[in-house]
Amino acid sequence: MQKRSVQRTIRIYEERTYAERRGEFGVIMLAVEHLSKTYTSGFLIHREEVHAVRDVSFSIKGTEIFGIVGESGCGKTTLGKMLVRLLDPTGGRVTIGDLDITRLRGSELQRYWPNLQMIFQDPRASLNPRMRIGDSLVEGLKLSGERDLIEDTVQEIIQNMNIREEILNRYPHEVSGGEIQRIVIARAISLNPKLIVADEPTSNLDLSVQAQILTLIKKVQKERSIPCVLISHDIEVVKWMCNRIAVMLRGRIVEEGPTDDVIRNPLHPYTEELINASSFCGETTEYQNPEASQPTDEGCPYAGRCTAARQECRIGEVRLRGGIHKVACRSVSED
Ligand SMILES: Nc1ncnc2c1ncn2[C@@H]1O[C@H](COP(=O)(O)OP(=O)(O)OP(=O)(O)O)[C@@H](O)[C@H]1O
Repeated sequence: MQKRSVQRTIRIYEERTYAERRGEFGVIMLAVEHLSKTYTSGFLIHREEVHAVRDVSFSIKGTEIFGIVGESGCGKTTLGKMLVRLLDPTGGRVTIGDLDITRLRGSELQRYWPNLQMIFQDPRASLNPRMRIGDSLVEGLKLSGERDLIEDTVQEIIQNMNIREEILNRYPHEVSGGEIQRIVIARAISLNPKLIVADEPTSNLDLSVQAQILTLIKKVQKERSIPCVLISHDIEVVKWMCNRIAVMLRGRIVEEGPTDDVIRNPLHPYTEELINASSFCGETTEYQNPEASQPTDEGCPYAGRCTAARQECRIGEVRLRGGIHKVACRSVSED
């Protein structure tokens, strides 16, 4: 099975690289190279280090929504926050267009920030509870010096995003979660960002509203060709939304590729487990295997319970390899 799937992957790779050479897939907008984050807490003998993200690399074109999936605690949010510079990485870099944003400091970073928008799981926490929704919506535009454009931009956005005009005069506690998430997305889009990171944007919403919000994100991403990273534990959500996905386990990407390929034909045993758990648990249940959360520094993060693991899976670094569909697993043959 694995040999056949690798051959199929190579065929897809050859076809797509040909298409890419013809420029059908747009230019790379976001490049993430060897990104890492270690949290340090305590001091002296009580010093504790958590390697939340380890050596993560991927790139995205403007036409893409790139999904990051994995169980709770695998490092998704930490990765997302580094992409928008809400956290400084311990190592590696993030480039948008030609600009290495990990090098931006002080006022340079302040000026660039409107280009990096993050949509969080809890939309209410993103808005000032004492500010009317309409004022929150235009706040970013005012700060970014686009005062002349405010009226037109707001009108265009509320029409385009089906936002009821009357809610602009209300406070966040006076509208529904779905309406607030629309406002948060509208505010992000109004700044014409170069990157959107959406971190579980619908997990606090009802199922029917979830679909509306995801459709909205897909629509604005497509219309404006903004590269988008969608973080989710829900395989069904990423399946519907994303062109490509990366599967994270204990801070590392263990598999990456076109969404359909990865979901229909997972190469890493952890991806397979995640997909099976998702179909077993249903769409909205967050999968977490407690054993998978144990820290490990050496070898494959899945080696502890992988039935195909060999001695060499427990040592050294297991790197992602392959063409368009990549996997970090020593048990998948290379031919
Ligand atoms: N400020 C911090 N200090 C120390 N450790 C942290 C900090 N923030 C996160 N961590 C740890 O880093 C790891 C990754 O956390 P992160 O929130 O990025 O995971 P996640 O995949 O987004 O989880 P969830 O889906 O539950 O939000 C976890 O072990 C977490 O406990």
